Amino acid sequence: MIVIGIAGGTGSGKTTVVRKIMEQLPANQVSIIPQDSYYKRAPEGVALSELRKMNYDHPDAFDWDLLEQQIKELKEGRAIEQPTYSVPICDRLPETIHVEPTNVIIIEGIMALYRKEMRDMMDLRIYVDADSDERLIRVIERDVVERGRTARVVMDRYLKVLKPMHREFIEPTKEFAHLIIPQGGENVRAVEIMKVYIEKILREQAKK
Ligand SMILES: Nc1ncnc2c1ncn2[C@@H]1O[C@H](COP(=O)(O)OP(=O)(O)O)[C@@H](O)[C@H]1O
Ligand SMILES: Nc1ccn([C@@H]2O[C@H](COP(=O)(O)O)[C@@H](O)[C@H]2O)c(=O)n1
Repeated sequence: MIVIGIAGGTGSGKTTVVRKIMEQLPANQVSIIPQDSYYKRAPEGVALSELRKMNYDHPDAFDWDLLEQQIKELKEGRAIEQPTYSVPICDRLPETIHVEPTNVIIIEGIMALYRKEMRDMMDLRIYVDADSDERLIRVIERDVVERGRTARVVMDRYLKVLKPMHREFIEPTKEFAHLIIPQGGENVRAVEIMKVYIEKILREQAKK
């Protein structure tokens, strides 16, 4: 089994990289752990308008215990019930996703490389890089189209929360990466290199 961590700022292209890697490998060999699924539950009785103002780019926003526990379970060969999270309602959903242990586990999220406990469980650590102005443009497009926010709200939130949190908690994790991928999802060569690396490890493990 190989555990890969893929970090990077919001809008950098992490999800796209994961999708492209999955397209290159047999589906039943890869399981994905999206860090977004491990946001904490919303505090009870708080209105949606207030929930939307909360800081989701701080380490305290995540349920690290559950995330790390479930990675350990998969590594030890046990299936998990992965939580699901809805960004529009800023809360965990009642449904879970049954995830079987596979040969390749990919943990993807803004703070995938933040905690040493998680980094130590990874065989390969990747940071997807993109200019902050390009990330901002992509986040505006996504949040307006998919999350029903106005461009003004997205820009204010970017300046007040996302940008300082990125500088403090996300960008510094680049130093823990074995590989830094510029131009995220469009970097065909990087995805190809990762595919070759993953296949090599899987072949070596199969021989043991
Ligand atoms: N290198 C790139 N050039 C142009 N657009 C990109 C690139 N990488 C990703 N995108 C687009 O940017 C948006 C955000 O990408 P996504 O992979 O969802 O980022 P993340 O998961 O890091 O938030 C998507 O619409 C995606 O198609
Ligand atoms: N309720 C929430 C939870 C998270 N976000 C934003 O999502 C971003 C992380 O996801 P990516 O797929 O873009 O890496 C993060 O920047 C959060 O601000 C949100 O808006 N609302």
